[in-house]
Amino acid sequence: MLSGKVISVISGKGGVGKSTVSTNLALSLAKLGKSVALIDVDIYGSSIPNMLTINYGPKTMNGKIVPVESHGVKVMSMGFIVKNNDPVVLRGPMLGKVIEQFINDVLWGELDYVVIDMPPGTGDVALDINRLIPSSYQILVTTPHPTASHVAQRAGKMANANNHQILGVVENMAYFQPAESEPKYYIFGEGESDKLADSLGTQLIAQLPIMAPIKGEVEPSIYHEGTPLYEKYMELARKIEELIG
Ligand SMILES: Nc1ncnc2c1ncn2[C@@H]1O[C@H](COP(=O)(O)OP(=O)(O)OP(=O)(O)O)[C@@H](O)[C@H]1O
Repeated sequence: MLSGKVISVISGKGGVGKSTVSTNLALSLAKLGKSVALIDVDIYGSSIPNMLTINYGPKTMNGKIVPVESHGVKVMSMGFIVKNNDPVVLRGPMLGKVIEQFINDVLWGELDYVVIDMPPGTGDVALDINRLIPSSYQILVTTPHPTASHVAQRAGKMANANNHQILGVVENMAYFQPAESEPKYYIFGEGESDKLADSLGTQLIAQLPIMAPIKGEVEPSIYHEGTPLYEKYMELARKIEELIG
């Protein structure tokens, strides 16, 4: 069974950086000394094993699953079930069973936080998670582009309607800043995420810059110490600790 506070990372559109945020947030919470699980139920776009360069699956013990550990975080992913990057061909009810297994049949141990990387949008998996975890904290990831925030609003409304508490909006790819001493360029515009947060009765809790993955980096989506995004993710983790303890 799962213990700890559940933080579901949701988005309206795909490709806004939800998995990147989930992964880096989980790692930052672990850096604060918390016991953290990262569950990737982004069925069709599962990318967390790749982001963490995990190329082996979980083991079993007495019929239970032992999660894979990476950067001090316990990880379960749809990507462990699907081999060779094959397409997922499971239908809704089967997906529900897999998610149920992730929650009930994994030896999670005592946890402080469970970060769930949700699929984008408001489909079957979101409904399954709502059924299995009826109340959670949610973080809504969007980009500043008006189309992204428009679609994000639907996901936010679904969270509000289902007894989840939206902790806040994370605006990813908010701006580009060539160096710390230089100006910020708001490439996709400004102000949309504030409006989105307002309309959902929540707040903007982070603005994350565009930062290209470092070429040749083993884990290109993990922002390491010394980079501006590492600091931003640590700030976000501290903010979440402040908000929910
Ligand atoms: N702040 C950022 N700066 C630069 N690139 C980023 C940033 N955040 C995410 N990316 C890149 O954008 C792409 C999409 O990110 P990611 O896979 O996290 O999105 P997603 O919302 O989870 O997508 P999906 O629809 O597959 O669930 C990835 O290539 C990722 O490395």
